[in-house]
Amino acid sequence: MQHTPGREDTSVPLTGRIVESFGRRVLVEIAPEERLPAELFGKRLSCVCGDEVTIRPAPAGTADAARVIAVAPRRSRFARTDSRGRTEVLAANLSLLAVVVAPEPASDPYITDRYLAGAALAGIRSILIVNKFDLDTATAPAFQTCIAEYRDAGYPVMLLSAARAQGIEPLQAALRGETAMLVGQSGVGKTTLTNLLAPQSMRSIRTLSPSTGEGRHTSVSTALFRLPGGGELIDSPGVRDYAPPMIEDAMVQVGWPEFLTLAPQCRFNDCLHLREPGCAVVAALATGQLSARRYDGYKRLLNIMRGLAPGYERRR
Ligand SMILES: Nc1nc2c(ncn2[C@@H]2O[C@H](COP(=O)(O)OP(=O)(O)OP(=O)(O)O)[C@@H](O)[C@H]2O)c(=O)[nH]1
Ligand SMILES: [Zn+2]
Repeated sequence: MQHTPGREDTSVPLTGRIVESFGRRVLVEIAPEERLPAELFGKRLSCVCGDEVTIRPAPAGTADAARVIAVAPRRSRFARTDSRGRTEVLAANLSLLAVVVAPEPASDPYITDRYLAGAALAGIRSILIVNKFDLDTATAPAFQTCIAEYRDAGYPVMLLSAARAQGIEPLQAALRGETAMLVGQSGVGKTTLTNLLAPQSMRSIRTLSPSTGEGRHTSVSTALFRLPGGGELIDSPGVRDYAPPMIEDAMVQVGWPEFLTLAPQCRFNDCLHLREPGCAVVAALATGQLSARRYDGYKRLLNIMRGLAPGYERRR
């Protein structure tokens, strides 16, 4: 789009909140119930859902869109590593990450591990939402064991059924006053849950969720909704995989709170809990105090991070 300084300088900048982002097109909330479509101004500017921004409205009588001209410093930044190994910010200013899993379609616990780790590394608290508790498959022992392991690790776990609106109150209480994002694999019920918690979200979800070939609705954008009880909820599209941005080996355990409580008892204070002698984590694994599946998730993330590190192959 062409930049015409003279015209723009006459319009008064406004501050607002990004409530929906779709590539370089965004929706900015400038007042309660007042949302303005806008485009990012300049190639270097980037913003995501949850960002606080300054916009310049389009001059009256033109077909131009409003432009985002500045982004405020972020209190938190939740990001992922994309398929090319680059960091992509998914949402800004989150205080809580809610990872949604369900018995069907079966959630991959290794992805859940990485979401929880990604939140911890970004300084964001997290909870696990187990949706579709109404299904018979929710009582399968393997599924129950997997969920119990997260509770044992120290994560708050909430069992509910979005479709039947059952078990919602504890989640509503947990979301009060927070800026929370729902993440999880496609089909676990994030949109159903968003519609239940933020009833006014219905319309925009429908317009931005075109039917796929299979005739199913899949959210394609990340969007922020106000909760009636106070608080904000961000619904994000389902994903096939998730990995946090690259970090050093020693940081990976930040995503495993159950390891962090034992780490001070390891012989070496830089223990990575692999083959070091006197490792308290490995000892707790041997007695069954820690989950072997969670430990496997830790080693997998360590390997993913090593794969992302520049020059890793050469260093070995
Ligand atoms: N049985 C049962 N089905 C549910 C529940 N919650 C959601 N569903 C169903 O699960 C399917 C997927 O729900 P969505 O809310 O679209 O899932 P999503 O996580 O938003 O999916 P994406 O948009 O692809 O990321 C729909 O057919 C829902 O009706 C639940 O609590 N119980
Ligand atoms: Zn150790």
